[in-house]
Amino acid sequence: MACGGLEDHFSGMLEVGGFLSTDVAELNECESEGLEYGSSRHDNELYTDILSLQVQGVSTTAFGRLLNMPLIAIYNPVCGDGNAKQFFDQHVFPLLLHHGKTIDRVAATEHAGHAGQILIDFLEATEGEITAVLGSGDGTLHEIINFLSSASLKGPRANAPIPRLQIVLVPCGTANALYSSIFPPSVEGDSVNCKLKSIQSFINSSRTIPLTLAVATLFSPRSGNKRSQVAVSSVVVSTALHASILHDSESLRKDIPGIERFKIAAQNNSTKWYTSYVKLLPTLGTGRVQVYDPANKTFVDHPESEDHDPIVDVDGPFAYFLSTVNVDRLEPAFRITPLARTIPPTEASCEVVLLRPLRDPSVSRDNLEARMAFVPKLWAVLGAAYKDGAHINLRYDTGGEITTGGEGPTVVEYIRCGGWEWIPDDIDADTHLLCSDGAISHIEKGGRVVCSTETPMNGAGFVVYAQG
Ligand SMILES: Nc1ncnc2c1ncn2[C@@H]1O[C@H](COP(=O)(O)OP(=O)(O)OP(=O)(O)O)[C@@H](O)[C@H]1O
Repeated sequence: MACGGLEDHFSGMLEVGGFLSTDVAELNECESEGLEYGSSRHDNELYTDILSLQVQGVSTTAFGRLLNMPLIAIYNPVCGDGNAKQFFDQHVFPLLLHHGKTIDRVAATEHAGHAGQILIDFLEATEGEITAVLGSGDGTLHEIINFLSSASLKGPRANAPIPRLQIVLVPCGTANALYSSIFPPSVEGDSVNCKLKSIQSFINSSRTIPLTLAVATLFSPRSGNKRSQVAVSSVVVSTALHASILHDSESLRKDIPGIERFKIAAQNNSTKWYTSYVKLLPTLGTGRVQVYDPANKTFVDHPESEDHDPIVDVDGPFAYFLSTVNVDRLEPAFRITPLARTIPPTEASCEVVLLRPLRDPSVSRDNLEARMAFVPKLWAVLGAAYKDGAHINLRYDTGGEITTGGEGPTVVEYIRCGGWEWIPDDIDADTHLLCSDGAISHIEKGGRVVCSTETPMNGAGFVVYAQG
């Protein structure tokens, strides 16, 4: 082991409140002086010690624990194929230990919604920012973000804002959209190491990226007196087909734990069109809604987003309506919003993919025959998304056939904007489903959803370890 005898040297250290002290006396002295451990003169002494170790050519990894922030490991034992515990025991814990990372608390979630409470309890028992190694899929992360976004702390941290949470993702879920967007799958590397890339970044103190949050507010009809409901997402907010798929696939989870269940649910919903009215909202920085122009492979201002009126009105029906933040894919190979990676946004914004069948030159009205005829085109679009996001360049020819060239209308509209509003038609029940990172909400009859994006900065929000 690189750090050799150093491991033994520090084995007698004391763990207190997530910080490691060289001995009890030092901590007591620190407290009696009213100093915060890890600050003021103690920092200088620690750095001096570390520097002298570096001069001696000794790895400082173990000593680095002295400066580390509190570390918790949480895994969801039932996510994905149910192997999170085994993966942590066999790979995650040994790797962290090998690199001198001390885990202050290990917790397995015991029920849905538990992960957020585990983190709140840990925050209340520690100081400063914390790091969480999270073994789950996107759903557990979603629960954490929503729980922490509305929680308040007790104890010494009472009345203090929830500090920024540093997250080390370990992809143990079914789709792992966020992880596979940050660490796209590669042909090289065995599957174990592919799942440990965020851990490696954490060990190497590599780059972290702040998560943009999509805040979807579900409004009741104006006549009602109910409070609006809020869902915060870090991956996807959708309606139409994607929301129907997620809604239906949950009932298939037990029998089909893998991503096959999404394909079956997609088949079952393939002839549905969703009648709704949409407003696309500009980003703060550009003041405009932008649309992807495949001819020039760039974003341009949407022709209907103008200085005096930047909001774009869009009529349905929609076959597909999906927006993402932070990700270019929803499964390792399903690159539904590829431009999030190839033309990264420079400010808080969402990537929206619209499929409106009435753009097809061969479709003039919405009836069952037209819906049946459109199904192969829907599959062509979703199939192209699995081919490295090729759907964004598809066009219709004059007869409505889908082509990869020409100058006809684009099959999908790929939008970059600050947010959107979805106002479903009252009589269309399927149009009232909203998916937020896989969690399904129901929009009330007469209600609507407004989705906006923000990237919390300055010590707030959520950051994830990414490639260096
Ligand atoms: N101990 C538990 N028992 C039952 N359900 C749990 C438990 N812990 C967490 N959950 C629930 O498991 C659900 C699925 O978890 P998660 O979304 O992380 O994995 P996944 O669905 O397999 O992956 P992905 O979201 O990437 O497709 C979450 O919605 C969470 O509420």
